[in-house]
Formats: sequence, C-alpha cells, structure tokens
Amino acid sequence: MLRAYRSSDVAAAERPLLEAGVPLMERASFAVATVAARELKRRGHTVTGSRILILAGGGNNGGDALYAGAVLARRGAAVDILRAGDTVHEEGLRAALDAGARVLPEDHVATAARAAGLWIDGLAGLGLRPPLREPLAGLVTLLEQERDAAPDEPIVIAVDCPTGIGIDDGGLPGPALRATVTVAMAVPKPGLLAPPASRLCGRVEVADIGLAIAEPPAVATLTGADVADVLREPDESDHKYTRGVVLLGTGSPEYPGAAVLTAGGALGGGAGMVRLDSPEVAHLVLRSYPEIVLGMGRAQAAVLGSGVPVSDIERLRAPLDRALDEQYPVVLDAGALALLKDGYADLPSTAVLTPHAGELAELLAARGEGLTRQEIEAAPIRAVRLAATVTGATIVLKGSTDLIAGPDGPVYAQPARSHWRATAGAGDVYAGLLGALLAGVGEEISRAGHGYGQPALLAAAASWIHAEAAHSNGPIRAGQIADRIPAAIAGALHG
Ligand SMILES: NC(=O)C1=CN([C@@H]2O[C@H](COP(=O)(O)OP(=O)(O)OC[C@H]3O[C@@H](n4cnc5c(N)ncnc54)[C@H](OP(=O)(O)O)[C@@H]3O)[C@@H](O)[C@H]2O)[C@@H](O)CC1
Ligand SMILES: Nc1ncnc2c1ncn2[C@@H]1O[C@H](COP(=O)(O)OP(=O)(O)O)[C@@H](O)[C@H]1O
Ligand SMILES: [K+]
Repeated sequence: MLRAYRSSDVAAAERPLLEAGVPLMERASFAVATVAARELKRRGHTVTGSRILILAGGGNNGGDALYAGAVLARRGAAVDILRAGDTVHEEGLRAALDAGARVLPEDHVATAARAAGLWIDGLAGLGLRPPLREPLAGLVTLLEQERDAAPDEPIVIAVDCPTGIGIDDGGLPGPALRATVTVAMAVPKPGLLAPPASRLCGRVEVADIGLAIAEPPAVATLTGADVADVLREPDESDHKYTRGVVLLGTGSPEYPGAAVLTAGGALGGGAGMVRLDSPEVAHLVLRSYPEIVLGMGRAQAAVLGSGVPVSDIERLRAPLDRALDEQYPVVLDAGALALLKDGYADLPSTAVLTPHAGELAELLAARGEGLTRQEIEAAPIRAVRLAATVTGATIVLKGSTDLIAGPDGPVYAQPARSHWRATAGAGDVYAGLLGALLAGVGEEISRAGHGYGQPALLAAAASWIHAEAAHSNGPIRAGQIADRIPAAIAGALHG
C-alpha cells in the first residue's frame, strides 16, 4: 500500500532524526542523483557528457537538488545551477561548485533550459504554500514553455514533488512544473497520489531515507498484494449463499444494457448468486448470463440505480429500505443517487455511493453544500471527504483516478491503468463488481456495526480490479472489462 502523509506529519517525523544528526539530506540527494542517472541511461545517455540543469530554490528542497548536482558533476556531467532564491542552501551550493558545477547568469535561463537534457526541480517542496508567487511563478511558466518548444523534451526529476502542486490537497492552484519522475522523500504526499496534482508527477518513486511514519495515512493507494489481503477466497466450508448473493435493481427499457453490465460485473467479481429485480429487461440479461436468478429475495448486498432513469427511481425505494433495515451493504449508482435528494439524511457507511463529478455536485447541492462540478474537479479530495461527512455513506468519486472516502479513515486514490476505460457502461460494471465484493463480506460488515472503514477498503479493491481488467493498449468495451474481471482477481490472488 502506498501511504501518503501531509507535510506537517512528515516535518514532525523528520525533526527528531535531524536533531540526532541523521544525514537525511545526503540520502535524499543521493536518491535523486541515482534516479537521474538511471533515467539518462534509459534514454541511451551516460551521465558523463550530459548537460543537467539544477533548479535550486531557497529551501532544503534546493539543498537536495544542489547535492544531487554535486554527485552528478563528480560523475562527469556538465551541471548548470539556476539560483531561484535570494539565498540558496550554502553547503549544497559549495558542494556543487567544488564538484565543477557553475552558476548561470540570470538571463541565461532559457538557453540553459534548452541545452539541458535533464532538469532537477528543487525549487520548492514541503515548505511550499501554493500558489507560487513571483518570481517563481513566472520562472515555472517560462520553463514549461521551453519544454513544450523543445524538439527533444528534457527529463524532469522533481525533488519530493513537482514545484507548484498542492502537496497536501492534490490541487493545482497555479503554475506547476510537470515531472517525468517524482522522487518522494520517505513517503508520498497526498498530491502525489490524488488528482489533479498527481497528473503532473509522472512516475512516483519513494526514496527510503530512513524515516517511517506509523500513523494512519491521509491518502492511500492499494496495490495487487493489498487486494489479495482484502479478498476472501472461498474454502471447503463455502456454498453459494456464503459466497454472497447480490441483488440488482439496475437497467430499464431506456437503458437495458446497464442490467447486463452490472450482472457481468457481479458475476465476474465472484458473487455466489446474482438476483435481478428488473422484470422488463430480464430476458435480455438471461440471454448473456443464464446464471442469474429473477426476482427479489434474500441478499447480502444490493446494487441499485445503474441505468434507471430519474422518472423510474421510486421502484428502487423498497430494495433500498430493505437493505438499510436488514443492514446489508448497498451500492447506489446513477438513478439511485437521485433518490437520496429527499430524506435518507443519515446513511450508514455500508451505503456506497458511486457518483461521477457531476452527480456528486448534485448530491452535495441537495445537502446544502454548493460545490460546482469544476470546484469538485479542482479539489476532489476535499469534495469526497465532505460528501462522506454530510451523508455518513462511503463515496466513490469515479474518474481517471477513483477517489474513495468513508466517514473516517484515509481517502483511497486508485488510478486507471489505461484511459481507454473511459467508456459508456464501465461504471455499471464497477457497480456490479463492488456489489459482489461487498456481498462476500456483507454479513461480517453488518456484525461489525458498519465500522472499520471496510466498505471503503472494498471499494478501493474494486477500483484496483476494475482498473486492471480495463488495462488495454487500445479500445475496450465495457462488456470486455466485465469479462476480464476474473483474470484480474486471479492475478491479484496468485500473481
Ligand atoms: N529537513 C530536512 O533536512 C530534509 C528535508 N528534505 C527536503 O527539504 C524539503 C523541505 O524544505 P524546506 O522546509 O526548507 O522548504 P522548501 O520545500 O525548500 O520550500 C521553501 C522555499 O519555497 C519558498 N516558497 C514557499 N512558498 C512559496 C510560494 N507560494 N511562492 C514562491 N516561493 C515559495 C520559500 O520562500 P519564502 O516563502 O521563505 O520566501 C522557500 O524558499 C523537502 O521537500 C525535501 O526536499 C529532505 O532532504 C529530507 C531532509
Ligand atoms: N479519464 C479516465 N481514464 C480512465 N478511466 C476513467 C476516466 N474517466 C472515467 N473513468 C472510469 O470510467 C467509468 C465511467 O463510469 P460512469 O461515468 O458511471 O459511466 P457509465 O454510467 O456509462 O457506466 C468509471 O469506472 C471511471 O472510473
Ligand atoms: K520540487
């Protein structure tokens, strides 16, 4: 699991180590130099003879970059230093100059940026309070222009974070310098995992500098190994009912395919049985999946609303009330979200809402929280937390990176593996898959009194599986994503 911590938590963890004289900056700069050398090699270059630009701001982030420049200069690189602060880290500067680096005259920035095959962004890190002020804002804008104009894009290594991003909230409040690789010191920070800031980070590598934080993270990303821990594999004591029955209230004459896709997601996700309570489209679903059973009945989880138009949502009220009364998990997607606009003031965390940004804006507006779609997209961590707080439910904000929040615990940020996933019906497949995972542990969650953040963890696992199933180098249909879920689960369980 990637665990991201806010800058204040990292600074607090760093303090005793620095007081004890642990050479954190030496380790940090060595990690940056190592990544830089490796990235050059990947592109067929050597450190010797490469031209490297060190962007050194006024804080310790600049210090890391300067020491990294010293290491690379000693290995034969031509290193130019841009001093971007009134003062820069003095020892770092001396080390770099002693190793043969040179300080650029101010009016040479554009020329040096064009000449360098690799930039090291040490303008600011944990100490930055965005948005960037002048002159740094103008410098970053100029560097972005130079990069876009360059026939051969430079490799940009961000020290700790791309300068300018909202490191703690994932926002992008002003200019920021896009990275090829971000070398996160000790732990990632929320903006490295969550959009929109995460889109500027390139590949995130975590450098082990000897600092660990034990507290719960602010933002987390599950890996395949975490998903294997979360999933429950059937054993000899299981039968179809213990595996979990998923009840679907999905699809309609207007959107019949949604019933097929949620059924595909739920069956692919390993439900013991899938019941469909949408008589008008049952014949169609049976044609694809003869495994399904028709009609209401006992269930361990329900999936309601995918492909149900607002004009038809009253039919979802009875299955929703039943899930809430009997305290089993319920996924509320698409049309079912409209049902929440009146009443349902205090939902349990086992109600999992799966809006996209537009639907989340409507849901929040109905609860007196006026956030526009644009505001949600600019600060989605804040929006998803707010929605979990005001509803009591678990929220899955779907997008290029799914963001998942329960009323407590971390926000999970699960990135897509391929943007071909953004296709109609992919969300329906997700809803069905999540229903299957929740049904597998449905009664356990109920016995645990809805606690422990478990629905959020399962929703994050569903996002990982969905991203894996949708991984593709070319177009993929939603139905194919459903078909590939079993292989994605097997891959998580057995590598
Ligand atoms: N502690 C350690 O030994 C270790 C720390 N480590 C490294 O230190 C980094 C943290 O260093 P840090 O705390 O010195 O702050 P840093 O990120 O360099 O930024 C401060 C500079 O930014 C400027 N600035 C701020 N806001 C601004 C704005 N809006 N617009 C424009 N400028 C703005 C601010 O200027 P000021 O506001 O003071 O005028 C100042 O010049 C951390 O990310 C990691 O890389 C690792 O080596 C491990 C060991
Ligand atoms: N840019 C993107 N890259 C990858 N996946 C995306 C992107 N945008 C959205 N998605 C995913 O695509 C799906 C879209 O869901 P949704 O909007 O509900 O569509 P539908 O209702 O047609 O199924 C979600 O699983 C979401 O995570
Ligand atoms: K930086």
